[in-house]
Amino acid sequence: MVAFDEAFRRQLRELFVWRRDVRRFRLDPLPSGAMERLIEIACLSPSVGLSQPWRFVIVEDNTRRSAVVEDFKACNADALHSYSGERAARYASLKLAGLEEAPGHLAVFADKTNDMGHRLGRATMPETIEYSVAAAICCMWLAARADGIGLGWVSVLNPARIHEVLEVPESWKFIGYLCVGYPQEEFDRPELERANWEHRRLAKEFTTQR
Ligand SMILES: Cc1cc2c(cc1C)N(C[C@H](O)[C@H](O)[C@H](O)COP(=O)(O)O)c1[nH]c(=O)[nH]c(=O)c1N2
Repeated sequence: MVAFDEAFRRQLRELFVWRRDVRRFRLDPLPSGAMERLIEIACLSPSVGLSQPWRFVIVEDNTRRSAVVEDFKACNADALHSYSGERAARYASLKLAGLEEAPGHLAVFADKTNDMGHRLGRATMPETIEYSVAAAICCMWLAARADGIGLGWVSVLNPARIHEVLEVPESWKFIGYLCVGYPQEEFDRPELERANWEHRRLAKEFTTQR
């Protein structure tokens, strides 16, 4: 049996507070094996029926990386057009990906045809496959921060284009594209909060009783 003491719990809470979505990376490379170690942690995550539906693609090829950057630019320009006035100006000033600087690129998919788990838990809720992969990304996010590594989740992308660029099976659903590297700075507040886009609210605002 492993027991966790008060000091550990305090530190764990600090880890939650200091985990950030990182878009501003230093250029130094990740140590050898760092990405693989994060993927190992992700594989310890909960998954519906123990289906482990996550599929990880470490993107190293520069042509593919550049294609992802181009797709992000196109999607981000489209997103900007959906805003107007002061909100548009504010959106334009946000940095929403560190794709060009991050030494590590990791695309994450959910394999919807995966037979592991023998469909347990997903007959009425097939979307639990995608939830499982999102849960794995969150575990990896925290583990990365504990190692001083920053992770940035990029979703301003066209999933069909990502499939094309990475040549992955049709049955894989795109869940997220992660930039991985060392953050330029550490913060205890989200970048979107510091940029005055949105602010974190208290748990009681999301909680009701029945
Ligand atoms: C599913 C999903 C998708 C995205 C994100 C997150 C998640 C969970 N986030 C990061 C998001 O903006 C960030 O988590 C919040 O602003 C809170 O900040 P911290 O993560 O606490 O730093 C994110 N950030 C960004 O700059 N570009 C993006 O495309 C996305 N996409």
